[in-house]
Amino acid sequence: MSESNASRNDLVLSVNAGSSSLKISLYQALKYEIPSSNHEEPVKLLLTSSISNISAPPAKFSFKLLSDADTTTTSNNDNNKNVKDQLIDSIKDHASAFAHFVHHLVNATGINQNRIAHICHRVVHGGDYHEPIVISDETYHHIENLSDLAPLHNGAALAVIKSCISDLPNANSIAFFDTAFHRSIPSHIASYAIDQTIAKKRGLKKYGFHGLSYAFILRSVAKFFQRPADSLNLIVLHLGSGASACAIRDGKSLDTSMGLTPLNGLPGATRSGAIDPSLIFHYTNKAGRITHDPNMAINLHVTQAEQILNSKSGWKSLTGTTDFAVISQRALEGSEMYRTAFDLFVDRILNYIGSYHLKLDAQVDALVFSGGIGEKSRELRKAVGQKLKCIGYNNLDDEKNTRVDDVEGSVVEIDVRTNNESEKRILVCRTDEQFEMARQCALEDKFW
Ligand SMILES: Nc1ncnc2c1ncn2[C@@H]1O[C@H](COP(=O)(O)OP(=O)(O)O)[C@@H](O)[C@H]1O
Ligand SMILES: CC(=O)OP(=O)(O)O
Ligand SMILES: [Mg+2]
Repeated sequence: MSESNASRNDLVLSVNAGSSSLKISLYQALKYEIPSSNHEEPVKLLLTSSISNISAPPAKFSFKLLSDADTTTTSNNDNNKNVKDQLIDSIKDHASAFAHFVHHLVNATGINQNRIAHICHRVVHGGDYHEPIVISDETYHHIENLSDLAPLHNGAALAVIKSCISDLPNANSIAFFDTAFHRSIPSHIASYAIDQTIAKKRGLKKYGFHGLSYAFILRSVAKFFQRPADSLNLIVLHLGSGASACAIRDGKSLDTSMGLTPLNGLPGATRSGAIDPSLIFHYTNKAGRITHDPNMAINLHVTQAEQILNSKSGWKSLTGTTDFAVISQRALEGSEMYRTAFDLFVDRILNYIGSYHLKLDAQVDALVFSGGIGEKSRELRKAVGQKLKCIGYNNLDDEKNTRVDDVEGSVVEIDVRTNNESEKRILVCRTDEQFEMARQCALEDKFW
């Protein structure tokens, strides 16, 4: 590390608190590099780390320092720095996961934590906050007040923000919101058909999530097509522990499948996705029946229903595992239970592709798969891809679909090109919410 870098606060740490994982990347902001125009992007990746299975311990810790990272290290032995899937019993929640990361960062790499200028936090629900915002007492409480609308996420992000304020006091914590990308959704699409006085008073509308991911994907696909982002119409599937779909028109979110909370829409690892709302009242036979005496209802806890639908449903409830790789493998082997779960997911995904295709007047440039399942499950992509031909998408190319992992870059095309002007492409995008935050942070002069 050069002397000038050592004394500079030029590092940006990006922290992504997902429902059951913590993904962290460290970047060097290239603002002070001269000439800065030599760099295609304003940040350079130094390391990535992830802690998964936080809600189903033992948690798995991974840490990868990039070989060209310009750092001073305490050890020449890469084995001490780089860790793959190490089981860590002491990690019980997002705060202890973050503490484990910081300990490893300082002890194994020797990176001076005082060099971190900014910590970017992915905050899933921002309500009506549309811009990234520096954490203060006021913004912290705003996010806290929204925690009930993102029960698996906002609390986890706040726990990490709290650790950063106490353990890394020299760094600025900045919140980046998943909801911000969807502020363009027109009001007739974002509104629910309920009493509008109550809806306005309580902010009951579609907010939409995974927005940092959609922003990254939109920019990456624009670069791939060498077209301006605001000329693109896309249907994007972000399929991870939480799964959602988004219709993008002229580079802006037109509609998305999650709603007031990240529970609606597609099913996920432990989430039911969309259900008939009345199902809640029929889940237990202790609930009264509206056609009998409604006052007979006993032990009917709506909060308990919310917890069941968020944490005890989805793949976990259908198959016992949250790992979609296991589900697709067992489905292929012929197990009926796994086959039902797999087919159910394909069915729900098609609901959104069909309706978004119409909403975009069939003027779609590409369908994009992303998120852990979208990026890794060739079986899921194949099953969905086979249904698209009838609405004018190119054929899925089996060879390209199988070899996605062998191709470098953010975007991989998996269809058979026809060179027809009106062809609709099928793409895979390796989304990166951490990069999206670090990039926005580096480009925003007010933060520096
Ligand atoms: N090889 C694979 N095939 C199918 N699904 C996979 C594979 N690898 C990972 N996944 C799925 O990806 C999910 C994680 O996706 P990811 O987007 O990283 O989730 P999140 O950020 O929401 O925690 C896992 O729960 C797993 O089901
Ligand atoms: C919004 C959401 O569901 O996020 P994740 O998929 O990271 O849990
Ligand atoms: Mg995620």
